[in-house]
Amino acid sequence: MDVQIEFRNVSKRFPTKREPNPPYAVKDLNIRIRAGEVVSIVGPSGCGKSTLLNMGAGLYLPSEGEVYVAQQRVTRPVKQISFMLQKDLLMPWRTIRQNVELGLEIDGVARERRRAVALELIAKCHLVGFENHYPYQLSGGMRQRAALARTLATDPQVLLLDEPFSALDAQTKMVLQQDLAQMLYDAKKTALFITHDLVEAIALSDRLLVMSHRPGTIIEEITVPLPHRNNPLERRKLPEVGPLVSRLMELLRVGQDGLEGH
Ligand SMILES: Nc1ncnc2c1ncn2[C@@H]1O[C@H](COP(=O)(O)OP(=O)(O)OP(=O)(O)O)[C@@H](O)[C@H]1O
Repeated sequence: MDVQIEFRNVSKRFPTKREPNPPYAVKDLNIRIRAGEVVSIVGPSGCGKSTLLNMGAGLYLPSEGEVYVAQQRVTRPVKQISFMLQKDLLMPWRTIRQNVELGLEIDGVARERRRAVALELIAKCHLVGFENHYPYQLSGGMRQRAALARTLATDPQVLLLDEPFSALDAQTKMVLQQDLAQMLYDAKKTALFITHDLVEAIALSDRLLVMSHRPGTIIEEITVPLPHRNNPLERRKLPEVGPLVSRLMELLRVGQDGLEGH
């Protein structure tokens, strides 16, 4: 098995001067994600999903255990991993093309090449005609498309996606999911995806990891036994989706613990 992302016995807590031994935010995470796999993490609010992803990106160091990407231990942000967040973080003073080129510019890629890569991704992300617009001139969905193009521009092996579509309306979200799923599939990227939207998790993923309340740990792993990973619009329509949502709701105790933690 070609493991691309691995968490080995990872725990994390956030000590402060006043509280040097606080409770763990996440505990005993053991995760193995194969090259080309898309895995979603679902769990109650505050269970440590973002903490997990930040450790994958090398932005947080585990308190215990190790994270590996492509068999290399992750101790700081590295080039083969790209991160995409709910906020698009586009630079307002740069055009869409210049925003997409940012990572390549930092890597010292020549101007012509940068431009060619950016324009190809802008086309794939359906933003042709908006290359020279500024972020404020675009809708929320278009801005997230631009953020996706920027995330893909450096051709990372691994994408870490922290609720990238949660601020979008339901229909825009479905269209962007479709584009993302096709791009991940065509380019055989490995992705770890955080979402609160259970249908989104099922529609996009090969596998689901369910986390518990704090300290967050993986309580269940579910392989999504459905076709159309590259076509979430079709997958959503399958009759098996409903029972999978019910199973996740049960595991997450949605509606059983009052509103706390949801
Ligand atoms: N930099 C930090 N310093 C201190 N505590 C932190 C830090 N980052 C996260 N935490 C704590 O870790 C716990 C998990 O937070 P995290 O944001 O990872 O959860 P989450 O599952 O992503 O939440 P949500 O679903 O609401 O976005 C929380 O109790 C949070 O306060």
